[in-house]
Amino acid sequence: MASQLLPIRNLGTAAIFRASHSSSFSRFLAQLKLKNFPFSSRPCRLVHRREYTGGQTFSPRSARSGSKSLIEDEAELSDWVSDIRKDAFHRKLSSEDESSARDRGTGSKVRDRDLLKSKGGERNFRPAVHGGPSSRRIRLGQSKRGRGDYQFGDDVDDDYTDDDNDNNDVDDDDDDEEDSDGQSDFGSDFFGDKEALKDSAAEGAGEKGSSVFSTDGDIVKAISQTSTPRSESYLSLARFDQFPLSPLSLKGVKAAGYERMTEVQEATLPVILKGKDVLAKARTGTGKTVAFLLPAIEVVVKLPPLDRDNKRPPVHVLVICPTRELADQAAAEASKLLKYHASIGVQVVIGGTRLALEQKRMQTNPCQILVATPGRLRDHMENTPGFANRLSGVKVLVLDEADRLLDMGFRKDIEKIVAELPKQRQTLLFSATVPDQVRQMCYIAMKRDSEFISTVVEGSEETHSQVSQTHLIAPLDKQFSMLYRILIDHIAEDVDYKVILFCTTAMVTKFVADLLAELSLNVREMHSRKPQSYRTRVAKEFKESKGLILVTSDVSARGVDYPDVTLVIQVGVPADREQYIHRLGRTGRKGKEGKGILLLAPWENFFLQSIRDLPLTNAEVPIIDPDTRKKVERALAHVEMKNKESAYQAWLGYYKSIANIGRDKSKLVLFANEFSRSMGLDNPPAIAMLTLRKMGLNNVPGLRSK
Ligand SMILES: Nc1ncnc2c1ncn2[C@@H]1O[C@H](COP(=O)(O)OP(=O)(O)OP(=O)(O)O)[C@@H](O)[C@H]1O
Repeated sequence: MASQLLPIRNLGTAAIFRASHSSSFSRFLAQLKLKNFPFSSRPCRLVHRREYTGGQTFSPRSARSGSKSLIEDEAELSDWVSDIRKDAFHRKLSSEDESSARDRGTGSKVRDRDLLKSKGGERNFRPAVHGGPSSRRIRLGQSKRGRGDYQFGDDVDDDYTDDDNDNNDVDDDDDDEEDSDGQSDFGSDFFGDKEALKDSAAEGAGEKGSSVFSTDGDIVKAISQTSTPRSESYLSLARFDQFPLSPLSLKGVKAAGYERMTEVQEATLPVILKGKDVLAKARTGTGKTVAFLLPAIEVVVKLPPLDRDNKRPPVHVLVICPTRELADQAAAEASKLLKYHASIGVQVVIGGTRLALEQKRMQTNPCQILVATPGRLRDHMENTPGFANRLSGVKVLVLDEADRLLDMGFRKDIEKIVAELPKQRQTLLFSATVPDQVRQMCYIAMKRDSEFISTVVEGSEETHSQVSQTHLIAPLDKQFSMLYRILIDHIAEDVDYKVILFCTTAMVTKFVADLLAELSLNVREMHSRKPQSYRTRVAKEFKESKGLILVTSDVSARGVDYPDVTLVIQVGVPADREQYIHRLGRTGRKGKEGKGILLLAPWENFFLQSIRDLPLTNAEVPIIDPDTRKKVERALAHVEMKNKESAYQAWLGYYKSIANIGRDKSKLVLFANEFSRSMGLDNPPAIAMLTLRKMGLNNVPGLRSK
């Protein structure tokens, strides 16, 4: 019984037992997969906290040698992290956690509540028990070599700068910050705690909504006893007004229409308000933006107001986002929350707009909160007088879509930016996905006692259960007809349809959008080759409308909050598992239902292995009648030749970067020519010799050069 209710605690107990009886602790750690942290491997709802306060001394090799490679550091870091874990586990589990594991072993709600009481009185819940009903929290001790000691290196290759995965064309934008994909140079419900909180709130907190939070102490809050309707399960029981937020922020929150918090907001707010560095993971569309903006605004509120005579006032909060749309969206969310904070300003700096305009705007309307994409931010750091100085006032750094920003494509930019920021700051990293390798990088940018907070319990799916996921395997020559059929069927099913169709590259996106427009579907296209003004307009239109299909590259994969998307289709293998999850996350937001279809060629089905833990089923195979086939063929014939040529070249570049496909060049070319035929081109388009050389595909039989 107890083990069913408290798997993590029991794992902790097991850890102590086995640790103290094993001659090889590190082997034991490996068995427990401590690289992934020792959480239950099955879904459960509970709050978990591990403290890693190991006072390890991590020899700052980089401090001795100056600039060095991050890759080199990863190996060093991984040794260090496992050392910390070993030590921290040994010490912590054999003290605090061991006893609490035993105490909680009864699984009794009353017992849990008693435990809470003993830790701070009935109202005084420790953050450890707070973190949201299904969140878990780890405090990560860092070595003596903290954030500030780290020397960022230049050895990471990030030549590839195209989020759309097209690698052969030169983007005409001055800023490619969102255009990288890092692929290559191309191209039991644990009601114990929750109930205890509710009960205690009822007993102790008295009136609903009264805040008992103090950032100084360990008191967190009282939970009101509203029931959670199922359709709003993304919301927690907590309300914003139960937290010590400034009255103007609370007014802003209310005006934005938010009353109850989402789980990630509830879990992170008290920790961030305490000034801790936080790495937070929560599913897509669950309100992470507000989760980092609100406490960041509170930091600004507590600082002295801007000196009006200062022409270059400090930026206090710097939010970095991987795409322009996302930066715009975060700034818009900040503006909503700042509605009543007349003295706090927010501005956005993104590529695709004139640098001079942004410079002027920042001068005439100084802001304390700046939202930026990495490339443009660096541009300002290098070319805007006094800008670097303004950044010396940064108190809070936020990396939205942190794993993306710390991934190869952006890492170098982020390293350079972070190196210019004050070491005394709070760092917040948020994402729906945090792969292990990236998680280790995150710690480097954060302080010693940072916390990892996840509302996605280990062993549970990273995607939403209310989104049905299917896959369809079909040869390329059938895919466009199938795609058309799927769309037609979906439109017939739902007049309020709103579809996002992801393609592998910008040029393939363009081609598919052209094709679907030829088929008289109501499509819009979105990718990095479109001017920013167009992108902004289409994003707005798609946000506000229904009955539309957005054909897009990965510029729309992360973060963008289009409400009520009914279907997400992904054609071709996604860049990685994370990208699949983020793309799918454009539907099923805020607890809504949605559908996802992944359309792959037979030779792409290796990808299914990387998402085997997600609940994908076989999609119903659409029936392609001769009329549909003919219609699609006719439409294909109308698509401009140059668009097909560009799509072919981009396709080749993208798949060259997918290891499973690109490593066998002759197969790659066979598949590319299959793609060419699927576009109606029996004779594959010729590619410039220089481009072929750049792709490492010169002299490969089956390719035509010009
Ligand atoms: N407390 C709240 N109550 C109701 N709606 C909320 C609340 N907080 C945020 N939202 C809304 O939820 C939606 C999703 O939020 P947001 O875009 O921040 O999600 P996210 O977790 O960052 O998603 P992604 O992982 O895709 O970036 C937005 O429309 C936002 O306005």
